[in-house]
Amino acid sequence: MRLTEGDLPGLYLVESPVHADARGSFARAWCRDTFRAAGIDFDPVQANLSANTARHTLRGLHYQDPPYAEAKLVRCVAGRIWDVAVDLRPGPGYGRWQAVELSAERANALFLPEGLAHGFLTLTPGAVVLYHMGAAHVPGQARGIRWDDPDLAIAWPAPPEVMSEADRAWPGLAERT
Ligand SMILES: Cc1cn([C@H]2C[C@H](O)[C@@H](COP(=O)(O)OP(=O)(O)O[C@H]3O[C@@H](C)C(=O)[C@@H](O)[C@H]3O)O2)c(=O)[nH]c1=O
Repeated sequence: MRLTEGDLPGLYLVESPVHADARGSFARAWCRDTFRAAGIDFDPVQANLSANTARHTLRGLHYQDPPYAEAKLVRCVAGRIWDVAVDLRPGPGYGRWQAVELSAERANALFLPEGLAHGFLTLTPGAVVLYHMGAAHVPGQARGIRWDDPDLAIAWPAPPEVMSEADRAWPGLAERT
C-alpha cells in the first residue's frame, strides 16, 4: 500500500497492488501500520456505504466542525467517481480543492484529514462508495458548502444530474458561518 500526499497538506492518495488470479482479485483496503508509518493516526469509528443509481449523481460538499470534525478514507467499490476535497482549515490553503478519480478497477482511495469538506460526482451508473470515518456522524452537526460556489470554482467534469435538495441549498464560502 502506497500513500502519496496530494496538493492539500494531509490529503493522501492511497494505492494498493491488486493481486489478480483465477478467482478474481485481492487488494488491501486499509492498513493501520502503513498509515502510522506515514504519520497518520486514523482509527475508523464508522464505515458508510453509498450506492448511487445514476451517472452524474453529486453528493456534497460535506463536513462537520470541531469537535466533530471527521477524517475520511473514501473508496469506490463499484464503478468510478470524481472525488473532491476542499480545504476549510484557516490559513493560506483555505478554499483550495483537489479532485481525484477513484475506481473499483484501480482499487485506489483518498484519505482526507479533518478540516476538509468532501463530495463526489459519479462517473458511471451504479457507483458504490465505501468510506471509513474517523469520527461519528452527528446529525445536527452536518455542514456543507455549495458545489458550484464561484469562490471555489471547482472544475466538475460534468454538470450534476441527480442531487439532494439539501446539497443544492448549502451556502457558499463567503456566506459560511
Ligand atoms: C452521513 C449519514 C447519514 N445518515 C442518514 C441521514 C439520512 O437519512 C440519510 C442520507 O444522509 P445524507 O443525505 O446526509 O447522505 P450523503 O449526502 O450521502 O452524506 C454523505 O456525503 C458524503 C459526500 C460525505 O462525505 C459523507 O460524510 C456524508 O456527509 O442517511 C446516517 O444515518 N448516518 C450517516 O453517517
